[in-house]
Amino acid sequence: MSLDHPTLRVLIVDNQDSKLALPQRLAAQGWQLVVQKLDALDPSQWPDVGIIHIPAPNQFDALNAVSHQLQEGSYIALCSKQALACEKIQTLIRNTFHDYCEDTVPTQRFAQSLERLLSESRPRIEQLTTPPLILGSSTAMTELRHKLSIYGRTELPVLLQGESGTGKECAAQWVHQHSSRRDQPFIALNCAAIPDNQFSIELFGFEKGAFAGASRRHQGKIHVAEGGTLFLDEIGDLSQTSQATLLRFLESNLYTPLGGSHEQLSDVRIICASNHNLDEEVAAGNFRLDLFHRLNVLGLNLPSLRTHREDIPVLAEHFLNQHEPQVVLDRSALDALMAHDFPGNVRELRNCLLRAAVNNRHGIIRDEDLGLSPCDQSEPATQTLTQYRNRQESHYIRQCLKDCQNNVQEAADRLKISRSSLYRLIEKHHIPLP
Ligand SMILES: Nc1ncnc2c1ncn2[C@@H]1O[C@H](COP(=O)(O)OP(=O)(O)OP(=O)(O)O)[C@@H](O)[C@H]1O
Repeated sequence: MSLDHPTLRVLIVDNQDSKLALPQRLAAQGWQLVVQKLDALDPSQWPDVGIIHIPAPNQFDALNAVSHQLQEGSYIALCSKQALACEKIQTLIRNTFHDYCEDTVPTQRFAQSLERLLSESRPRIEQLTTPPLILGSSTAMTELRHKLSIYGRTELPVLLQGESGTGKECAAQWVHQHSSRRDQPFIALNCAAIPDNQFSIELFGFEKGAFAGASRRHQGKIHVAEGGTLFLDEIGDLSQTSQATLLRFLESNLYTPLGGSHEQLSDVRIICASNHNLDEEVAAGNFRLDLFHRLNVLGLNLPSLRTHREDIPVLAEHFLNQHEPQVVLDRSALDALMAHDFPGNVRELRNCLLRAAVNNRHGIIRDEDLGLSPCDQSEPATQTLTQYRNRQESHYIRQCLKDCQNNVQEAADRLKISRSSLYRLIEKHHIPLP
């Protein structure tokens, strides 16, 4: 199994000198660990996710005492059989933990649970520890890297625009990694995935007791990103109310968690991205002009892949090496890739190759293995660009849903968009779901 985030730091709370030797075994798999004892916890050192060992029912009081400090849903309980049989511990696990394992299961199972925890963390929280890759030797990519590195040296807000899959999130990570904040958190928040009434809670957090059901304090993304970079993805999908909330915060850098009594001053750098054209959204009255100006201090448009096709071979080689190193492309496949328009850009290229590689039995990918629609290469150009892109988008989403047996969540994960965005696209293209 490949771990997508092998260098992410994981807290291990283990109150015994564990016979499980869990830390050593996970460290051997590439996880970076912070090991602490339950009776000597130092929350200032905590990463976003963790495993807490509950070796016996008598750990309940100690665990209960610290449970309010745990970020909801970010921990896995590793329990003995006796601990799991205890009703109070069961309730605590249900209310506080993301998952649990018996402490007799093999290390691989923990790693799987950890991986699930990371991929399901809501919304995505990523503490970067490896530099992002922006490959390509075309003039467009060379200039992009150059500009992003310069932007990294400033503290100004950056607005990244471009079609889906062009690498906006990679670009944001690049800016962060080239800034003085590189050792601080990079926190990504997908604005399209947040219901309108949740936006200020996601940004600012809430105090214990702020509303019915707020049984513990929840830190907002601004707090979690303190000292680092907050990446607001799909900013064009924010409602008018959420736009006003964001603008108010940007004007003062002050915020108050819901139910809190004190304003807090934040130190985060904001990078935003949108795959809608925000100029058009402003003109159409959907996006506030004042917010647009505040975000668009350093603006950059990421080029679509069809405008730098010369990078396709190197990108293709990279994705195959990374995921299926034993599989190669033959000439016909490379020609087909070079002729394809990639409305889903680099993401589409990567997914198309991985799909072809996984389904491949001979170690060689040919053009017919790529599943690119044949009309791409020979049709006379009679459509508008928008019609053409829409057709490609529709085709690709249908293909992806088919590959995922119509499992919308799985397809959204593959496409790297939120479930709600995928449902919107399904509706837009009238794609029938069983
Ligand atoms: N120049 C590049 N070199 C290597 N990988 C790239 C490049 N551009 C994009 N990618 C890869 O393509 C995928 C999509 O990139 P990313 O998520 O940054 O796109 P995006 O523009 O933010 O998409 P969306 O608008 O849908 O959120 C990622 O796996 C990313 O690593």
